Amino acid sequence: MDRYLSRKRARSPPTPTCSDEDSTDMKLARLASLFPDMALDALMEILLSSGGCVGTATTTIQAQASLYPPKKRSTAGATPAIQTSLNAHMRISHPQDQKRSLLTRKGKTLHLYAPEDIAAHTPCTIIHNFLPAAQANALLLELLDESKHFSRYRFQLFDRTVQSPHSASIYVATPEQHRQHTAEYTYGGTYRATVRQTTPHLRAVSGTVQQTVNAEIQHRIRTVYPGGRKLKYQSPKEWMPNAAFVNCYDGPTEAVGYHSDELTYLGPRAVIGSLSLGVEREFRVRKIIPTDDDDDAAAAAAAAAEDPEAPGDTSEGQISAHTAADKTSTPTKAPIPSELNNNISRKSPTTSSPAAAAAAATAGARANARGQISIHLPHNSLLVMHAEMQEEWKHAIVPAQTISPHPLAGNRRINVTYRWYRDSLHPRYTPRCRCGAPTILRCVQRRRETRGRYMWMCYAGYAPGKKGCSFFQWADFNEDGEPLWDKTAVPDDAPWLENFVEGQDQLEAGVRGHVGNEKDNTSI
Ligand SMILES: O=C(O)CCC(=O)C(=O)O
Ligand SMILES: [Fe+2]
Repeated sequence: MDRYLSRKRARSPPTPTCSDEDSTDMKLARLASLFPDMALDALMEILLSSGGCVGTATTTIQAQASLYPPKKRSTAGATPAIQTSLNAHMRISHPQDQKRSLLTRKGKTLHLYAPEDIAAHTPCTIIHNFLPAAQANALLLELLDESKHFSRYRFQLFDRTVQSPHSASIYVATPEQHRQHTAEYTYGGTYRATVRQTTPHLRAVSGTVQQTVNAEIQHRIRTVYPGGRKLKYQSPKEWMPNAAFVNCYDGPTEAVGYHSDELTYLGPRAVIGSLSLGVEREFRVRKIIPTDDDDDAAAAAAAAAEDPEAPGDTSEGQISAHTAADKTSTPTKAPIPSELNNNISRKSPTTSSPAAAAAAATAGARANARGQISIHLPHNSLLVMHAEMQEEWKHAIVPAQTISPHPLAGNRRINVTYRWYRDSLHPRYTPRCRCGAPTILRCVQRRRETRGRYMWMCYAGYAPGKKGCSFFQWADFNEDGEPLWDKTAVPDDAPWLENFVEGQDQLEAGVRGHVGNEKDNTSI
């Protein structure tokens, strides 16, 4: 219920309407995005007891939450909805000062707007009015048209298939990359349904994004990282985007829950350039609290609550049972993919409503023990998620109570996340598990003994219609985040992924035989 605790959000709760046009899964996904801290099975029960009406279910859950208010709940003194810069109100120490994380408090949302505040208190930097206005509008129109072809990601949760509460597609530079992305690269344990070839404006903008992100990385290293040096495992090479995820959020309830991005092909300490177009939405970040962090009373108290991300029920809990030498040990059960679950709880489906609702209402307490920071992403803003982001923080686009329609996009927001898939993590190299599926790369985020270690694991079990296995293997990298495995064992004749800019150069030079397909980039 965290998003109701800030002053800005306390007055009018969202009131989704009843719609019989949506499937039960869609309604469940909507509820899950509205109440990301609640267990899926509890949401399902409430939905059923509300006659399948999302609006009634929402009201029921809110009523439950008000019966069990967080202690000392108060709107007085909460974060003001609008501020220009924290600098105007307080003295901020150097960005390296760890105390900056204490700016957020349990259950509170701190809204930051000024780029200097965002750089100092989150793992991100933001550039407003990033592109020339006409170019941003042209890209927006192009991608709104493209969004007709987007799909919702489907994944398996216990015995039901769940859809993401927004739609998306991945864009790559050439037909060869398109082939690789549908047949070789996986996402959350399955091959992608929607891969498209980059469009003219998307391609044109990628060079500007590349330049800016590289400059931001260098600035971050100089001004924030200890000793002015890149982080361990961060790549020293130039950041070269060669894939872009384009997300569409159609209306205020479309969202993505708290997650860290899948590292399988990005590798450790990944940097992502994220361009926002259309309707302004809130991007929230919260720091992952390690399980041993009991110096903070709030965190410790909240840790006692049931938590969908608590140790023992996650990869961290399971993996910690294995020693460092235990290279191919077998966890007792596979964890849920953090990027895919959209914060849907993974408790066993035994809880019941309304007790389940109350229990689930406290379930997010631990995750929320330090509160969260909201970064507002207006049209034509570039957010850089820096190298410390995916391993140490989670992020989300939260449902909005109200949105201001955009003159070109109406209620829609388009987001482009430019990503750099590393050559050394091409699927020809990444481990396959016993069931034959490609594994995915994750980082231990909570458990003290193994925090920061990377692991390969089977995720096939989270793909609809597939059965996974319990494959697990520690992943080792050198200082620059290059995987330490025997490349000579792997055939080396498959083509690499071209960077967007290089891909364009090759297409223009007619290097590839199949550029004839290029004209109709909607049909590949
Ligand atoms: O829409 C956004 O700004 C974030 C999207 C996101 O987190 C993702 O694609 O992984
Ligand atoms: Fe993400």
